[in-house]
Amino acid sequence: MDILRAEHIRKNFGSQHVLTDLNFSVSKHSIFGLIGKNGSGKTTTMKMILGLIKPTSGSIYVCGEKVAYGDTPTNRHIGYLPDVPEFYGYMTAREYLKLCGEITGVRRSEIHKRTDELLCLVGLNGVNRKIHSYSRGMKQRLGIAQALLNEPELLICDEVTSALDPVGRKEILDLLSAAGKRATVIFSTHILSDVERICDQIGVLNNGQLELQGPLNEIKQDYRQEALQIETLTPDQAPVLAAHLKALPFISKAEVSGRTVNVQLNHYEENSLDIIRLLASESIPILKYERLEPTLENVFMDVIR
Ligand SMILES: Nc1ncnc2c1ncn2[C@@H]1O[C@H](COP(=O)(O)OP(=O)(O)OP(=O)(O)O)[C@@H](O)[C@H]1O
Repeated sequence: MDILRAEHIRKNFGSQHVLTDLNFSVSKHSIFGLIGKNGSGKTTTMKMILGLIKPTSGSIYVCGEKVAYGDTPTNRHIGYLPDVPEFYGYMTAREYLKLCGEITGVRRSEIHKRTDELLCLVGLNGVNRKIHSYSRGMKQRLGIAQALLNEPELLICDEVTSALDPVGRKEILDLLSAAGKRATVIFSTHILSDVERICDQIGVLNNGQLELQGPLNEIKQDYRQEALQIETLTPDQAPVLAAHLKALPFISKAEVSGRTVNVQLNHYEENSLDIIRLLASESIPILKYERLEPTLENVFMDVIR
């Protein structure tokens, strides 16, 4: 079942056409990475899902219900985590979650249970300090607890790792992976390595549309380049190897960078043994021989080019 569906979304801000024809769906239990350059319309898309911005045309459905701008019953299905969440700094995390539960109508007995469970999940259960003394990473972890308090079907995370250091980012990514077992997650970012770590589905936003979407591992395989990296023992051997490689009919490129030769070939399975034979016959010692795995960065650069 699709938790989220966007159909033919256009969004203009005055004469600026930010989204021209956005279509995508997010199926239950996936962690969907919405990626795009700065200004490609990720936050605008998130805000439209939340009913905070009106699409110029088109429709969005959350759990099968149409999102209506400004009137947001569909938000009962959604937990939202912004890039920099705001809290009442004079409260403790427990007090704050209790307040959120009361405001949103969670039963009193449930508030206590869920608060305990979520504070444990985000690693803030023993912390009795006021929120104003929290680090950014701690605030983001509290934001996740708050976003999950109403047991949402869909967790929307907009650029939530962008302002964090590597340790804080890892903590949040681990938590979002864990949150993916409770809710479907849509995660917007331009940090591609974060997407590779936790997302199973991706959509690449470019020129006002999702130009590419689907399972991350399938997309990476489709974009697989037949490429190798060979590191020679000494720098003077690299140009010698490159010259030999260029003479082979199935090598399309052999570029030298220090002691490394970056090679592009037609078919890895068919041709790799010939390269190894060449290394042996020319007596070129190597330190490393690696078939390059496709990365999301290759895919992304190819799509937005
Ligand atoms: N309320 C608004 N009024 C006018 N223009 C806007 C408004 N909100 C966004 N825009 C413009 O729409 C475009 C897309 O903005 P958006 O914030 O959705 O991009 P983004 O992909 O989230 O970018 P970033 O990665 O930098 O956060 C930008 O050019 C932005 O200036």
